[in-house]
Amino acid sequence: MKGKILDGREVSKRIKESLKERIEKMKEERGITPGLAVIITGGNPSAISYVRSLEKVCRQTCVNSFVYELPAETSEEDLIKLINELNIRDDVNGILVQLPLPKHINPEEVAKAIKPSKDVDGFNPINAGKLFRGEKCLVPCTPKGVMRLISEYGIELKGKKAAVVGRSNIVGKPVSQLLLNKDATVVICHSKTKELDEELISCDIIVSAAGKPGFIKSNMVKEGAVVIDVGTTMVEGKLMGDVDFEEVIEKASFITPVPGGVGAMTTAMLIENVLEAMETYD
Ligand SMILES: NC(=O)C1=CN([C@@H]2O[C@H](COP(=O)(O)OP(=O)(O)OC[C@H]3O[C@@H](n4cnc5c(N)ncnc54)[C@H](OP(=O)(O)O)[C@@H]3O)[C@@H](O)[C@H]2O)C=CC1
Ligand SMILES: Nc1nc(=O)c2c([nH]1)NC[C@@H]1CN(c3ccc(C(=O)N[C@@H](CCC(=O)O)C(=O)O)cc3)C=[N+]21
Repeated sequence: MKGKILDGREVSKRIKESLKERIEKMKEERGITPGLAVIITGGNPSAISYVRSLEKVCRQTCVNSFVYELPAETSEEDLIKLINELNIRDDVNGILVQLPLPKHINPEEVAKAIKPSKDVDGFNPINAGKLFRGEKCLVPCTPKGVMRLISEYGIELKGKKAAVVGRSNIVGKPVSQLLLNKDATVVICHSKTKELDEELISCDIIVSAAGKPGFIKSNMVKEGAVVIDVGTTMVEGKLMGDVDFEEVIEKASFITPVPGGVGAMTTAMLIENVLEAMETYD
């Protein structure tokens, strides 16, 4: 089977157009413009690529963006001080802190500092807890983008067996929870998983978020499986996914490319979350 491409770029283009219309209307009728603050500490290449993408998307959708590029040496205290300032600013509706954080900064303390109603990447334990319990909340952008892409292509999840590779708080765990909410049977795999190949080959859906370029090979994929590649690792200036695309497309029924797959959805979901934060939680 030669798989069909899940075209994140195309789907996100449609979503962004409709978000732009909503934002323009908001400006006309209420004289307000959404604002997003993004904080990046240090020079992680994949995070830099994300910041560049989302500056562009903010321009496309008429959202004000405030980017704070802080040095890797920034103290936890200074970072939290900045977050506290942003928490009370009226022109900032969403706050995104880019991961990974430098080693001396505790991500849990940072997550707790973000005001839940401005927490557009669902990072705060209040939002994470609500997601876990199936309550309405701000859902992390990448997992939300994965789910939207799956639903846009009419892919049924009920009763399907899904594997998630990775268990981070920002991708692996929330995407597993969202798949479970859609009645999939979910296996969460990580670096200590024994026989990863055996787990994956039995699955109808694979979502990989390990950050290991090219490590999902066709011998790990069941004929006709849906393969979603979240990985974005910069290798020699090129963005690489976790999946060996050329090999795996021959077996999958659907597959996401990198770039042009999940990453493109993530930025669209971020703008959607800024609007949601603005309209629902303030
Ligand atoms: N497209 C997008 O929009 C986004 C892309 N990303 C990308 O997704 C990737 C993952 O991000 P993130 O979740 O933050 O990363 P983390 O580094 O926090 O998590 C990686 C996870 O992968 C697991 N893992 C690592 N190696 C293996 C292996 N060989 N076999 C099985 N599991 C493994 C780790 O297991 P363990 O827990 O045991 O260490 C860990 O749970 C990165 O490439 C990142 O850049 C991230 C966010 C958004
Ligand atoms: N709190 C937090 N949340 C994140 O979601 C998060 C993060 N930290 N840290 C870094 C990673 C990486 N990430 C990307 C998202 C979109 C693109 C993206 O838009 N990529 C485009 C192409 C970009 C290009 O071609 O340069 C695409 O895939 O089509 C890339 C990378 C989000 N991350």
